[in-house]
Amino acid sequence: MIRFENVALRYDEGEEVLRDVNFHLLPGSFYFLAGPSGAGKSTLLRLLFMSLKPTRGTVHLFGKNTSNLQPEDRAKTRRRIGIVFQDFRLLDHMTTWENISLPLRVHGRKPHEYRDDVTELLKWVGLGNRMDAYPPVLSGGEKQRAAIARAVIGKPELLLADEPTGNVDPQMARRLLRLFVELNRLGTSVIIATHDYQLMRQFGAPRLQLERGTVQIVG
Ligand SMILES: Nc1ncnc2c1ncn2[C@@H]1O[C@H](COP(=O)(O)OP(=O)(O)OP(=O)(O)O)[C@@H](O)[C@H]1O
Repeated sequence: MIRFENVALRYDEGEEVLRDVNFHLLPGSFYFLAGPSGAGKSTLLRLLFMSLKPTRGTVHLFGKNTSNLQPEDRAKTRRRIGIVFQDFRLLDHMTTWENISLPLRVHGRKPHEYRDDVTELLKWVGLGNRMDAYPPVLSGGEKQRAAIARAVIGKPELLLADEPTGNVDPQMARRLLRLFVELNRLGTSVIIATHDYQLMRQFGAPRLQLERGTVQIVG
């Protein structure tokens, strides 16, 4: 499913942020991605989402070397991934409801097929009264919940989330984590970058621990 082989990454002329990263994740796995601020968690997620290419080594995703994918295949592969960016990246000219339904539209689904699912999910993440609001008027926590809903609505094969609970209270964080656990139960592989060791302990999943540029699997 995911295989990192001797991966290194440097930005421009800087030092290597990641080096000698080697790990292999099976389909259906659930991992936290942990490490101090600046350790390279977002960088590792960017490699998986193919917004960066490794400086050395190879990243294999769904059985393919991501560095060799042509733009069209890269776009197709990305459609198999749900992602929650740290800065949310909602489309400001679309309502919350439209933002969340976008992945389904991209997959060619018709509104009557997904209308109820989108509404139900929005209610579940506490945005039932914000469905017609545009992202610029949402609070940080509301944007984060909308970004999570957009990432999970299409039941992707792989879910990547960068600090998905950083802007919500602990109770909502647990509720959102339960959403990821449920998605995982239905077959999605999940990787969640977080600083929140309490949440990691509560959910007890193994973690990819980033330290000094390299990854250890813990637990
Ligand atoms: N676009 C970039 N250009 C140059 N350096 C970058 C860039 N993005 C990140 N870095 C550097 O790479 C290192 C790893 O950053 P990254 O954002 O991956 O860490 P992180 O573990 O996600 O941090 P945080 O927990 O604070 O979000 C940091 O030293 C950062 O300054």
